[in-house]
Amino acid sequence: MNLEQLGWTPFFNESFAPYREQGYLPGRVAIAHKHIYVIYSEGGELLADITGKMRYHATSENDFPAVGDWVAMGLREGENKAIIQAILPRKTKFSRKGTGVKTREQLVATNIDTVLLMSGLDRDFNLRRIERYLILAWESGAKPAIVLNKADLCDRLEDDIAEVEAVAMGVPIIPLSAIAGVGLNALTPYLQPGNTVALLGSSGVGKSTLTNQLLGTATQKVQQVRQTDSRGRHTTTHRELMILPSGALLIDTPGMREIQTWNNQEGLPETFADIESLAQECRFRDCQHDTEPGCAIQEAIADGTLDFERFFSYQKLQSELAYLARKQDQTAQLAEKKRWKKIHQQIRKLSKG
Ligand SMILES: Nc1nc2c(ncn2[C@@H]2O[C@H](COP(=O)(O)OP(=O)(O)OP(=O)(O)O)[C@@H](O)[C@H]2O)c(=O)[nH]1
Ligand SMILES: [Zn+2]
Repeated sequence: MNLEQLGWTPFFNESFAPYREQGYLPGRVAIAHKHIYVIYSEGGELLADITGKMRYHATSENDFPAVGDWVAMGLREGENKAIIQAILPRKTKFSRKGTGVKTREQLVATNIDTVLLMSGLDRDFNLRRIERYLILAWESGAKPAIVLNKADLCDRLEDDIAEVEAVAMGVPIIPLSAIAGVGLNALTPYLQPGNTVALLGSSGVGKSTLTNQLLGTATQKVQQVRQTDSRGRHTTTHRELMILPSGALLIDTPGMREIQTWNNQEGLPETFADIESLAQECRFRDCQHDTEPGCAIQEAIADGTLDFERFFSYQKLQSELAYLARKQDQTAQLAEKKRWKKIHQQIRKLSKG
């Protein structure tokens, strides 16, 4: 992999100059989770930490690397592990705000050039939703394009397109059928080498189907990258920053999908029963399974009985669920606030009368 293939541009090259002088290397974040990172670099794929200094000075999620970020990193001697020293300035930033009174910003992905807003031309067709997605896209700084999928199911294509044109304000509109592979050529301008794209759209609009078409692996739900882990076994792992055969980079983080995907917490303990029961054996009840002594999970990873990738994925899902729970909490607080406002109004009315 060379840097251009990963999306490197003069914009990043310029801000990297002082770090190059200090002997650091550039890399791009492919997975970010709980301050452990998978980085793509000229030398291949690396696992990375951030410096203690960075952790100490961080005041919000913005101060931590996110998927898509370019970072300056130092290599740990004799190890296949890097230390992230700095995050290069972001060209674009995709974040989400919850629905609550004052939900803190959640950074989803960065340095996306094009956001493909996907809508279905079936019953899912909804102009208000397209508008909301357009707002998100514009806020991010990325250029949007509207993909109208499932054209094969639509018998009023012209009319639907005209309706979308009315809200699109000049944003390109691309009707296609992901499943049939029809109309995909119109995406070519956005799938140029080094261009970073992301798909945004509700559950069921066909993001996975289109992703698979673009990857050329129709049978897989997500791209699986084969690799050999440190113990020499083959593992398949999901990458959130993918290099498409066209040379474009596709960002697909759960964060971009979670609104619709994770609306209940019930599945997690069942899905990860092994980890849940290991956690019962940790010395501390509030063990974060990080550097605590007597952590059963770290021990299981060390002796090979628990796959690191599996734990990684568990933690990721857990933090997403926690995020949603917080958001729902805030929505509840807002409702409560409204209720009290009403009660106060009534009291005021009564006391006047
Ligand atoms: N008729 C038709 N069906 C499609 C098309 N694209 C996708 N589908 C179907 O729509 C359903 C949902 O597609 P997915 O690709 O899983 O949708 P998604 O956006 O990835 O959904 P989430 O993973 O829940 O976010 C599947 O049954 C697909 O086969 C299309 O162009 N035409
Ligand atoms: Zn533990």
